[in-house]
Amino acid sequence: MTIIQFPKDMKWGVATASYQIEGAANEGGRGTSIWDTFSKTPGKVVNGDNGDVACGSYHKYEEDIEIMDDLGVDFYRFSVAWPRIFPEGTGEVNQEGLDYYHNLVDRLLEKGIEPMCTLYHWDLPQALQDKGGWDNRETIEAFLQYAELMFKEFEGKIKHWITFNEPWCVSFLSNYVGAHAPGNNDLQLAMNVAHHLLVAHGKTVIRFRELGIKGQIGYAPNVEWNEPYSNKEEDIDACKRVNGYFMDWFFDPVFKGTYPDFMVKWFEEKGAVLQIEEGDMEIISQPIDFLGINYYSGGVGRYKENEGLFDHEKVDAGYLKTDIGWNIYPEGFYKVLTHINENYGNVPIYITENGACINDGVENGEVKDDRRTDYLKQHLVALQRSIESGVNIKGYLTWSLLDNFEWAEGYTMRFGIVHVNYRTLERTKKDSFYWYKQTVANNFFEV
Ligand SMILES: N=NNCCOCCOc1ccc(-c2cn(C[C@@H]3NC[C@@H](O)[C@H]3O)nn2)cc1
Repeated sequence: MTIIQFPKDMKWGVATASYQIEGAANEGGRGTSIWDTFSKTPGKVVNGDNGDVACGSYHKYEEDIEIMDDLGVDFYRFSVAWPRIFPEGTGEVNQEGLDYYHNLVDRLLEKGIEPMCTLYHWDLPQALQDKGGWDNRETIEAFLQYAELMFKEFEGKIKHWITFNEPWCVSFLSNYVGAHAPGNNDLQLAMNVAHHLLVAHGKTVIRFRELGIKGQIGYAPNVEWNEPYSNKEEDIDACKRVNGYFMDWFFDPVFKGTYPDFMVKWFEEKGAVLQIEEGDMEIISQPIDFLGINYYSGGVGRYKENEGLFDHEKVDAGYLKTDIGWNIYPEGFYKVLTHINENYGNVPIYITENGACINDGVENGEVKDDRRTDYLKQHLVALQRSIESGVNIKGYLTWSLLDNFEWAEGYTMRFGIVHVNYRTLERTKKDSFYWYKQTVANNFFEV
């Protein structure tokens, strides 16, 4: 038996996002988001699922906070729906939207739970998309206006701010792969979006400092680890390109003030050219207080000529998979965290998302999701190894508190430690919830 012990100041939490849990899509003065539009476009989301009701958390947030109180967590990471604050993206402020988030935050603080607020978790106001969305640099200014309002409104209540969740998903997944909203398939457009997100991030950090807001600010890229199948140069280079796509492209500009040259050249050969304006890189590379890391999976890959965007193919190396088909690959978690530490410095890191899609249902009032508990154990071992290796880990927030709307997969894929019956909205704490509760209380667990 091994005891996996975490540092005494380790923080623990859970994470969710507005469009995935709130519902009440047409209540409280909320405007339309691109995910309302995308999810109601035939063929985009499994079963035609959408966020109209979701987990009903807009009305059930007090119950959700009672569950978090029972869990004993330090942090609750949630996101604000921009269309609840500015229904048209800019212009008139919706007071009902602000009131909702004040009620949420006040209740969290009453329970001694720190709010960690993500300003952008993908639900762009449709009115801004109609004017070009993130391809239009004017959206940067609109975001800055939204962020500044939120900073001033919640000054003293929210002390941990995240500008953008998973800029890779917002840019490449949503505008090149096309799997997420708004569903474009244009590499140049995706590159423009990625750059504008980073400029918006940098401008927001600058404004946060200028306003003298008490607290910390960062962003939350998603990462995966692609390990070369062999030590052949071609396999190593192919995996370097894919890791560069998910990581370096979004880390180098913030931490080094430049885009990774090997990726710039690769994208140019694919017909996508960076469109950088004077001062952009200095804006993007504003120092941040913490880095959020979202890790789910990784695996082994190798060179394959003309395969995909990077002459790379994933190799099925026989790893066990979660129910969404992703490898269970805790080694990749350790590799990516030590890679970040070695390449970008000892920046404070919160794991802002890590969890497993395990679709076990309720039987006799229980959910026996042992595979999720096993996933969490294996990844928390990898996390503790990275702490032992000098990575500056400040906290771990599992994705997710609740089963919720998993984007293009709709409600078919369940990531929660609490089961949600989408017909009745009944919550059922899973076995993994009780394991995580014990781990949070002890700050250690046994393998
Ligand atoms: N060219 N690229 N590869 C080919 C791409 O295939 C198409 C599908 O790709 C992906 C890639 C990544 C994801 C994903 C989902 N989550 C989970 C959420 N994280 C934020 C929170 O909201 C969670 O719900 N994290 N990542 C989905 C689909």
